[in-house]
Amino acid sequence: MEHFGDLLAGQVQQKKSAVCVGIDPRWKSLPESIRAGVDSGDRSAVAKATECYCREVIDAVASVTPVVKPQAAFFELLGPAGMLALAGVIKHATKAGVLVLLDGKRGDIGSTAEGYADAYLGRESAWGCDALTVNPYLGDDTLEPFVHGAVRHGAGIFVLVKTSNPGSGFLQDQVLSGENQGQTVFERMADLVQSHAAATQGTSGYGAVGAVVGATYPQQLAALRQRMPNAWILIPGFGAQGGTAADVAHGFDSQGRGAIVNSSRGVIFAYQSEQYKHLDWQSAVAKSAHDMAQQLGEATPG
Ligand SMILES: O=C(O)c1cc(=O)[nH]c(=O)n1[C@@H]1O[C@H](COP(=O)(O)O)[C@@H](O)[C@H]1O
Repeated sequence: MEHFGDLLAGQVQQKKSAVCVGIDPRWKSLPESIRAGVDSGDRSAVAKATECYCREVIDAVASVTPVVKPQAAFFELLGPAGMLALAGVIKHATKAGVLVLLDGKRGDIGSTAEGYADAYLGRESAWGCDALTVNPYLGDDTLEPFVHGAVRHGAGIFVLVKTSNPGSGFLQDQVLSGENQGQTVFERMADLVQSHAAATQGTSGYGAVGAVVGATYPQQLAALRQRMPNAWILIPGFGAQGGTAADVAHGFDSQGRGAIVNSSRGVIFAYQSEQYKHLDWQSAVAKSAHDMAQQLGEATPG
């Protein structure tokens, strides 16, 4: 069985790109040609068209993206037909040679977490994902089943540490007292992630357990890179949320490894931007992913 940390390292090296394309298919933003003739009140028809669009997005970016991150929310809102579409998208990406990191932000008491882990993690699981985003703020006992599930199934997890949203400081930046006096909540979480990452590391030096740190907090990102030397970092918040290549540069190690940078709207809806308006929609998507890879390559060390 492949080791997730090594598999991701190999993919990033092969594609020469740290781009993670986020698949967040908001119906109203899909190209006119995809929406034409589809009754927006018919969830089943919308789900089918959405799947078709996502497959084309994957084909457009497959050569330049080691991993895609489908956002479960936009499939769930289409009901059961949306879940079938999500399954189709996962299979399509896998066939195209792109790793699938499902953004489900799962987290629950230990016994339920085990159910989520077995449902999503690994190519042999019901959903067949290579990795899953996990919300750890229920406590360390709720993270363990995901860690064990990842190792058992040759998959990975990305644990929320410092999220990109404006309100992430409400809890995550709080300073602890007692045994961990002076540490912030997100630093304590980072230490937990690092311990799991070190315990699960493969030959690349990176573990099956990674962290999520927003591009919108570049100083914290730089500090967290040092604090979690064995953890892959998924960096969302690039593009639409304001994060730049310079902001994410310190999320990489000194050899330019160890991080993937997600952009969803900025890539999959690139045809809406002035810069790419002259291109057909698939070419706009492909070009924006390619440009992002280039920007990251220029800004990263190594
Ligand atoms: O786990 C995530 O991917 C995530 C964590 C975080 O801190 N911030 C964040 O934006 N995300 C997700 O990353 C994607 C960002 O989308 P864009 O802002 O369109 O690039 C969305 O699917 C978010 O749910």
